[in-house]
Amino acid sequence: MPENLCGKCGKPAETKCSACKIVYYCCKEHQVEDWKTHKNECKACEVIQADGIGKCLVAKRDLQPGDIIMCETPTVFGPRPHIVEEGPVPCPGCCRLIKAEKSPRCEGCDWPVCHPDCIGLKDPSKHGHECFILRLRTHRALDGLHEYYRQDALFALRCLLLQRRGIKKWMQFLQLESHMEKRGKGTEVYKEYDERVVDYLEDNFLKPLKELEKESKQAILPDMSRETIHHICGIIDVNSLEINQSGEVSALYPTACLMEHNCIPNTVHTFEDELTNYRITVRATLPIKKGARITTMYTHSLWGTQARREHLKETKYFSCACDRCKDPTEMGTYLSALRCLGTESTPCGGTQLPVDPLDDQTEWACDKCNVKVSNAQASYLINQIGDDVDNVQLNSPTVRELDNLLSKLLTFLHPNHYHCFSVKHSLVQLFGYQQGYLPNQISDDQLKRKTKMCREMLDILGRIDPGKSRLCLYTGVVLHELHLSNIIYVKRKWDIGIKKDLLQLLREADKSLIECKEVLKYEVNTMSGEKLHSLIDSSRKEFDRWVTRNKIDLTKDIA
Ligand SMILES: C[S@@+](CC[C@H](N)C(=O)[O-])C[C@H]1O[C@@H](n2cnc3c(N)ncnc32)[C@H](O)[C@@H]1O
Repeated sequence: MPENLCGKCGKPAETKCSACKIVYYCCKEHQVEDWKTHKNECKACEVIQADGIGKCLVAKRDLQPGDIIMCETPTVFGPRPHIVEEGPVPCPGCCRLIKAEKSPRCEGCDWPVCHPDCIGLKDPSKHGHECFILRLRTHRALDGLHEYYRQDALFALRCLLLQRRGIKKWMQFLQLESHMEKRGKGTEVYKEYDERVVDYLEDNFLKPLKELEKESKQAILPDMSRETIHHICGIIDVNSLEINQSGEVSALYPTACLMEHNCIPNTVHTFEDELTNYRITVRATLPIKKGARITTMYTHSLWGTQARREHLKETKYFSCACDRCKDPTEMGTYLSALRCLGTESTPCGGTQLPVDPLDDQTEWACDKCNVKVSNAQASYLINQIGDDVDNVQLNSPTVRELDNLLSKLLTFLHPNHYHCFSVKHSLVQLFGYQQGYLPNQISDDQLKRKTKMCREMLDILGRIDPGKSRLCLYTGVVLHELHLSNIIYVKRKWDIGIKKDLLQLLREADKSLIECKEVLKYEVNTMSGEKLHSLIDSSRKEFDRWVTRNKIDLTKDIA
């Protein structure tokens, strides 16, 4: 093996730069001295301007899965700005959910908080900065708290206050895309924000602030115009990332916000907790060639093309034309495909696919007969079925209810359609758990069916999320269920002395647990991730114990 040489003095070196993992140094001093030169080549990405997209990021060197592309803290973060009409609201100090009516109040501004000593109340990057403005409204509300303390306006106010944290930060923030050209005066979204956020902030806090400025002859907040607040709301909608940990947080990052969307993204991002102010780390999940775009996913990976494209158009104001959107079969998954009902009473057995998925009014055509369906008909059917699926899924369905629903769906949809996928994903989580289907009750055929569904779902997941960027939890759950299904079957057969074909299943059970751990390696700060990790750990212990007790060597044939 060739020896690694120090990037500064050329002598043998053992420690490499932790960011690029390419250049070696013989000592810390040489690394520090070389930083001025190295920092430009060390960076994994740079910002470019692309036609039809605006600012986006490209790789500055070849990147491998796992390589860190960036690591940064947000310019601003705060309670997620969604309308809360009842139920819990985020504490402005820590964003943990609280019941406004029963909560103590901030001693500065009287907003409902989790605890008067919540650390974020005085922190200048959290509530500490906005409290002085919120206290300008003098009267106290005892009921109607959701209207009085509007959580959805708080993040916009926090962004407005960025101008007090330095002109550079403020100007950099204003550079973010807001799509005001598509959400200006006269649009629904303008009207909604005008009433809910702009009027609210102006009437309650900014007018008194202007009075204060007049009295003190001091400009406290140079720009508090209505246009600027609308611009801020646009920036939040287009760029903010949601963090689901102990609270409901939204954050805006200077560089990570510039990643463009792709329905098959090549990165994964993880957030640290509130102690590091939610620092984000973006890693490559697929090999990325130098000069290639660095992408993320703004919408739901398990929706079909029309649903994803509509969502992106409505919320992010662009029409996606990525490889997955262009392909009528969605990388061979048939996630949006319909069953052709034919012209006669018997279906032809073919599949209806959109002729041009990038055309919002595309016709759908059968791949076997010449029946065509209009887009309006196809959308109507998919939406109706979507409502049926939601109705069943929201009411804790039983195996039988899901099975009935699935049979109905299969009359109209391809078995891989995303509505079928969602039902199957729930079904595999009931087989083995629900009364009547417990491990000692479930039949061999039902187990085989569960295993088959898991394998088919993993095939789909692998095609639409090859980097395991977005569907880690979905994939983790299916892998774990595949493991359980195999192991229940194997133990059952083993106990009655039937050992034929069991090795294959045991190997699959072992492999799926290993893969499951790998898939979930970045799911560490989320509640569902932690829960699944602990389930996998106990399944691993149980599996290893059983294999050892029965003296099975997975690398050899079973005697
Ligand atoms: C989070 S911002 C990304 C940064 C933005 N491009 C800029 O110049 O500030 C999201 C916006 O970028 C553009 N964008 C991102 N991905 C795109 C894509 N795949 N195709 C077209 N536009 C895209 C859209 O205008 C979208 O609303």
